[in-house]
Amino acid sequence: MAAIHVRGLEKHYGSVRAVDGIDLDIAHGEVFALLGPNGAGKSTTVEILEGFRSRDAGEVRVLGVDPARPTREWRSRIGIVPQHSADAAELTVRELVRHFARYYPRARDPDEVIARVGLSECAGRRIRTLSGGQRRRVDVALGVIGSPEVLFLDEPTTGFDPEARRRFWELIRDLARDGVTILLTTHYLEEAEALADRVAVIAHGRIAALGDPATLGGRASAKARVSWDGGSVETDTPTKTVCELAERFGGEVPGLTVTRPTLEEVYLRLIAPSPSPTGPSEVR
Ligand SMILES: Nc1ncnc2c1ncn2[C@@H]1O[C@H](COP(=O)(O)OP(=O)(O)OP(=O)(O)O)[C@@H](O)[C@H]1O
Repeated sequence: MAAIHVRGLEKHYGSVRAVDGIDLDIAHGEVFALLGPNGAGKSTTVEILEGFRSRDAGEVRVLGVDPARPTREWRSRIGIVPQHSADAAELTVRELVRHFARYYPRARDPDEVIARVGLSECAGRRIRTLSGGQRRRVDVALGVIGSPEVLFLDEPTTGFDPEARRRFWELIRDLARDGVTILLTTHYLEEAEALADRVAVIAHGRIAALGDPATLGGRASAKARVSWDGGSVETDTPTKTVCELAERFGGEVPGLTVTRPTLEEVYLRLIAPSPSPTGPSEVR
């Protein structure tokens, strides 16, 4: 069975259909990213899978267990980095991470985890003295301290500087190599592209597209745009176009670029107001 199995998931708040019929299967060891605009239903979905929110309809299994009936043993196999973290302002980083380690039967070494999130130099500092990005790294440390089999990360790198984000990506890749199943939400499309085996774009509580980030929404087969100083064409044969331009210019083509649609362009098209007539699509 998949590590995460979701069928027909629904969650309503009054007349708001926050989650409106989501199906997902995430394999063991897969890194899966949920993308979507503010209010699309990502956090609601993730919190239901974590066992922190009830659902109105649908079937959910995480490591074979219904999160609506969590057991202590199941909790110890799940790691969570919530969107909003609890405050433990007066503890030091090392005290807090050690404290959390005691809750887990297979906890990792706290100092090793602190090093992995790049906080060794801050280990003796109180949480309240840390910057926003440093606090977020503490949240990530607490999410992985218990050696989870499934790790949920809700916008984990918000507030990270570029170097910290790259370091976080390395940590996620290492965890994935160790076989950890990872479900993350993010607003950074380059993060989804760098990390995820598959992404789902959620809009209005539904999956608008699901697939490999390299091919999502027909990216790989889309026409290339060849641009140069003085012109631009869309073509299926960019190499031929570049050869013709090189001949025309007698060598170097000034200002030459060849591009295909970025994940961001595809994403913006997918979440645009007019609904796609074909509905959800799996693009591999
Ligand atoms: N406790 C609640 N009570 C009422 N409405 C809620 C509640 N939680 C979420 N909602 C609504 O459900 C919808 C989905 O919210 P959710 O937080 O899941 O979106 P999201 O995709 O995670 O957004 P963001 O990117 O801003 O985090 C929104 O319209 C939100 O206002």
